[in-house]
Amino acid sequence: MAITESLSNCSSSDTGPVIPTTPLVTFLERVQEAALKTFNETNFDPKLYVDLSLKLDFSTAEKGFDELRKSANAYLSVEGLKGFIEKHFEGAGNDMVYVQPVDFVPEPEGFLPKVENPEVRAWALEVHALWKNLSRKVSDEVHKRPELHTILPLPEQVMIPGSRFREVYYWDSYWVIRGLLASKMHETAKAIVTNLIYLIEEYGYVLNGARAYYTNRSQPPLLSAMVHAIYSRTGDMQLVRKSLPALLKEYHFWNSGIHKVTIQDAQSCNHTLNRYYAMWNKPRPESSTIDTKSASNISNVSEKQHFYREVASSAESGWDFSTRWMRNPPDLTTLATTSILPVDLNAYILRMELDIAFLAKVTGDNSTAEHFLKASQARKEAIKSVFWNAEMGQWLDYWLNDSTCQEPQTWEACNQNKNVFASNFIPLWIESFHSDKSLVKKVMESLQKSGLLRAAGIATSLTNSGEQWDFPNGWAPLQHMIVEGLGRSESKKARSVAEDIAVRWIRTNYAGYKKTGTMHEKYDVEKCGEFGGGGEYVPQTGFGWSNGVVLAFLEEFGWPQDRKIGC
Ligand SMILES: OC[C@H]1O[C@H](O[C@H]2O[C@H](CO)[C@@H](O)[C@H](O)[C@H]2O)[C@H](O)[C@@H](O)[C@@H]1O
Repeated sequence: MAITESLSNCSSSDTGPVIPTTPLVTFLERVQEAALKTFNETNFDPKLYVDLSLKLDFSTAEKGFDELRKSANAYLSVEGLKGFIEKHFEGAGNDMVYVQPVDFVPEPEGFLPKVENPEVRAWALEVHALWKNLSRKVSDEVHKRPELHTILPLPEQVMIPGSRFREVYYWDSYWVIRGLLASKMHETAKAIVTNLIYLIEEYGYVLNGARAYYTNRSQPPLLSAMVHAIYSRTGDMQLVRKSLPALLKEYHFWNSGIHKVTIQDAQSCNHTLNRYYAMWNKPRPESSTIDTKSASNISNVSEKQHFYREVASSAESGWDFSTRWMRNPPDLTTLATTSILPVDLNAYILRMELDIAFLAKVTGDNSTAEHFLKASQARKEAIKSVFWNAEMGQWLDYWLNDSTCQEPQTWEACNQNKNVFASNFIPLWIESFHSDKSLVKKVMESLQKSGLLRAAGIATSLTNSGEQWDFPNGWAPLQHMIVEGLGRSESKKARSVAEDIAVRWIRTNYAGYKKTGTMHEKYDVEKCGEFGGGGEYVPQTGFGWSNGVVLAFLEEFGWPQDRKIGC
């Protein structure tokens, strides 16, 4: 893998690295395209087709497809294509099989001791029971013949987010683990970490998700936080020892090559920070038909490739998609994620440095601990110099200068993105910041005035763009990190604001569950009990991180007997 060591994306042409995909994925994209044209469905989901497994072998299926196209003179009939798919493929999802989690019991001992209200307790037990629905293991068929599948052969049992997300996702796993810890399912939580370590050993980083089409990018890096959370509950030294080499490898991935950028501040001091940068410049296979359409008005080949890279890099950020990444919102073709130094990514990497320092120290490796402590101090300074905006009381994403390929770039105040996003408050989650009482006061007051705090939680942004990582959607991970940051500070006021947000979030999740019988991937923070929408796929249910955050909030704040739960 050649990852260039420069700001390779300082113009609209594309020169960055590409990790090739498999012939099976490319073939399934062709089937996806044919299905869109032939089935003409309103709710067409392109991902379904790249999740299919082959029944026999690749060349027989490819030959069959070419013959079908030839005989139909390229215009396939609905019956013809349906017949072909039935003949050559297993249904999507057959590559993962249900498995009862080894440590699931209907009511774990010591479960949510602070939840006194019987109605909330009964619901929490139902949410806890959802782990059984989301629990899977990779089927034996995949281990025997991995070349027939796009699912990757993970060694341990997994938790999937749910619905169309039939595979493991990286950052989702952090909140799944937080929920599993509240559910006392420590073994399942460790199995998830083991799978992510496996991905690092195989690919050098944790993939966006455990599918062959996700090998060209990562997602918000939270493995160290997962290990830290499990260790804090279980004291499992074996897990720490096993994780450390993988965490060092992952740290190197984020801190070298295309992900790394140097900025010189107003005092001529150099700071190293990081950005999202996918190693891909074609349509995302899971959304190939959508990306192809979005790029249809871009005629220049290199500009098209550049657009596709920005799309994939936005997916790496976990915020796919948002006005946050657009030069000219809400025009999706102006996505420019690789030209942004994101506040949240750098907060996660600061957390990684602190976690590695902590974990190395508990294993007795003092020199690694020292090294990472130093790195964390440098990053804290960098975050302050580049992102902090004292006037707004927020940390702001930083736009890289496109006009120059020179490094280091010189910091300019006008390059801070002054738009309000929930990510502007994520550094609060990190101890280095929430331990500073006066800083917390300032940031909390800014949050209260920001317009993000709504009846049913924290909005993702203030712009209603129709994209899913924008207003009025609220996402469980964003609620959790901001609430936890405020809640861990020494300020009584901040802790009460944290509890207030958590209560609103729990209420909307509860009301939504009672109304629809399910947990949702995202919620509408304007209306208690309503799920969110927008974006390129229909709203999903299940749902891993939402369940995890509700359980973690209930564990932290409890629910008194006499507090009303409805909206
Ligand atoms: O299929 C489109 C995109 O779907 C994923 O993104 C969304 O779901 C993920 C799983 O819950 C979540 O981690 C991500 O934040 C969501 O935006 C996937 O991660 C994308 O790569 C994919 O293109």
